[in-house]
Amino acid sequence: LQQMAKSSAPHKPKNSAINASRLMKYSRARIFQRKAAYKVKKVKTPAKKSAEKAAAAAFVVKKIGGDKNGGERKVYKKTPKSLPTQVASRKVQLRPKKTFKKHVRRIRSNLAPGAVLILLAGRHKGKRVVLLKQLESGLLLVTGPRKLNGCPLRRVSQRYVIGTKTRIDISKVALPERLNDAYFRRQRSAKKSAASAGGSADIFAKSDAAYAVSAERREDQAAVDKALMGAIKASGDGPMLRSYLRSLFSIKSGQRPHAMPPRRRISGFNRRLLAYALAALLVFACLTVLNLSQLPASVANDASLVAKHDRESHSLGQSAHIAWRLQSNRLYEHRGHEGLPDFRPANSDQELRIRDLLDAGWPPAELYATTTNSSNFNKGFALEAGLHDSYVAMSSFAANNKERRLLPSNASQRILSQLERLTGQAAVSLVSEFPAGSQMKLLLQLDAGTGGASVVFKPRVYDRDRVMTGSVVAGRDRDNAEVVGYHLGRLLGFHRGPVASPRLLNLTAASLAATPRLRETFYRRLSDNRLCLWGVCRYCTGRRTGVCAGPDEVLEGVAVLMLPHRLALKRHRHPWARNYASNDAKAAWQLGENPCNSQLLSRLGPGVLLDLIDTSILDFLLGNADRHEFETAAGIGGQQLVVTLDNGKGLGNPYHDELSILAPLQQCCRLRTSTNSRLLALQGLLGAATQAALCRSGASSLPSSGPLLTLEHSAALDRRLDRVLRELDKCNRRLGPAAVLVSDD
Ligand SMILES: Nc1ncnc2c1ncn2[C@@H]1O[C@H](COP(=O)(O)OP(=O)(O)OP(=O)(O)O)[C@@H](O)[C@H]1O
Ligand SMILES: [Mn+2]
Repeated sequence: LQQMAKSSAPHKPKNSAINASRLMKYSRARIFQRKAAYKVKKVKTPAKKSAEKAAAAAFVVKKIGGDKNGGERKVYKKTPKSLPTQVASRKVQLRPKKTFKKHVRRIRSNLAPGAVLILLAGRHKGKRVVLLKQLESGLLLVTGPRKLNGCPLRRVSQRYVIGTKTRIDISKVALPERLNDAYFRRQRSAKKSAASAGGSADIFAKSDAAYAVSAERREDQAAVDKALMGAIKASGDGPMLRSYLRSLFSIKSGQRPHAMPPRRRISGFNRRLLAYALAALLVFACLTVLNLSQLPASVANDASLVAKHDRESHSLGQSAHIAWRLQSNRLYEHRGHEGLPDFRPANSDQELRIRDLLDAGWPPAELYATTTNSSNFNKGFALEAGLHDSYVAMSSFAANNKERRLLPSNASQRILSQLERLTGQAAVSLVSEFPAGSQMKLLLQLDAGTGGASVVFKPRVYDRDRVMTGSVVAGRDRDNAEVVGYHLGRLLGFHRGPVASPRLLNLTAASLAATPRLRETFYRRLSDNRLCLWGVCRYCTGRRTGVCAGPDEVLEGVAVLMLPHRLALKRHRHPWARNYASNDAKAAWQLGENPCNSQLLSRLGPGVLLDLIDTSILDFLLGNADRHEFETAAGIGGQQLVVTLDNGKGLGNPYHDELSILAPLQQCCRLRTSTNSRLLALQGLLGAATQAALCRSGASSLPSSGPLLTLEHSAALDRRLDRVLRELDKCNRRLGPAAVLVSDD
């Protein structure tokens, strides 16, 4: 029994792996010892090969004639000179061979029979031809028709054509059966075929027969041309189509092939083109009347016909392509407007008050007009010619005016909206580093059509709900603070900041349009292969400081319109600047000094001090404690007005109100009456009114990263406005309102 139990005990392996690795506890040599394998006798297996067989393989026996020759002889086989070193592997065919014959022939969807194509290669390039059908080989069968532009029945690869939208109904055009690939195969010359056939061709013979069109081709061409001309006539647009097919396709400088389909709007270019066309037709008509018509047909037809027929949807040329890719309105379409729902005021009373506040001249019905609908959105996008020029003129006019604004108070909402759209959406032609300041910015040169406008682009670095803690100037710039600052400034009636709009930047296209120095800072993030850049600036120190585009290669941020050079900005140290040397160190104004009557301020005049107090209110509302310097624009008679550039450090912490920002108001106790009345009017609805203003400009619903002004920041605006009014009350009680409030003129 014991014996049985022993034999049924499970076999325990002698070797095992070290903690689940593939490394074994004992080596092979050690196991050889432990198994006592050396005791096992090796058994030699006998060779199975039969001697007979081996011998047979070694020689052959041949019969030998003659009596004394032994009758037969063993002829040993020669051993080969070299032996194979490897067993020849059999080739495995994994999938059936795909011969050209078996290739799938695909055709671009817009290349239907009857379509008018533009040939891009070959002897007939530039001509417009009619597509008849696709042949077995995949090549397209086209013809001019020959009668119109000299292009005969021909085969062409679809790679070398642009399809237009123009179609001719060719269902009644019967094509001869024999029009197949063999028909068009190149004919070998008689000389060559004779030589290759091994015949006794005379190699010195001169008879290199010139190519002659065969009779059958003539016949077919005539038949197809006749039928096709009939189809053109039957289309009801005969004369136009005929001269269209006769004319050559061409692109003039400044004309973008991709912009040819006028999508939903007539671009400035197409409008100009139509004007030229009308002028050309007029001249043509006059000449005809005067019987002086020597003009070639193409002059008159080209412009008008291009406008009517060429709806080419293919882009050519890289620079044009870049401009197209950068056109943000397309990016918005691409993103599908997944932004915010529109702002709705809490009650009708609030709504009425907001409406009163927003600038006059704005149709109330449009106040909350939906901006999420793309067709609405594109409506009126066409930039007014000279918009930017008038902006430059208006701003310098306004600065010279006693109004002390960057745009006159009567500037229409329409112009402002267009400027906002231009800033946020006009196509970009060049992307370069921005020389001033310390944070990463890009200078985007806008399309020439905008009259030389350029914008400063600040990328989005943080999520919208990020709360900045620590120092009051902690963190990098917030792009949304620029947009909110611009609208808030307008609501408060200042309008001394440049127009700012949210903007989407396609980084792939931007890298192509970037200056070499900037381009060097583009890279792909290793973790997710996103396209990023770190830019050129004081704080730009490599990938650590880079910003990355989203999965669609689009970088979000804000565009701030560059102020015109004509404003001749001057930079001054801010009298209420903080001490940046250390967190605790206090500046002189925090230690009892009062800068209200400082030398700088008395030199710049009383207007500048009042501007700075206005600005401090704006900054307190936004929570921007970083106004270390300020800029002034030259106004009338050497007067300066303060410009509010750089609100980037606003919207940091919605739960903290940094009262020290209000120091100019607290210490000087002065305020413009206009600002005072605006503040009173906005009490209790500043957050809502700012949301409405953002909404009205379409700014709040565009980027997909969430609202530009979060609910927390919106609430902070109202809370802080109350605080400003309380501080003002203190001044009034101390000095009396007559001493505090300063009339505007
Ligand atoms: N829209 C604009 N129009 C004209 N000049 C501008 C504009 N934006 C910026 N600048 C110029 O560039 C300078 C730097 O811009 P900005 O203050 O926004 O950069 P920053 O990196 O925040 O600088 P800092 O670190 O000093 O705060 C401005 O002081 C101004 O002179
Ligand atoms: Mn800054």
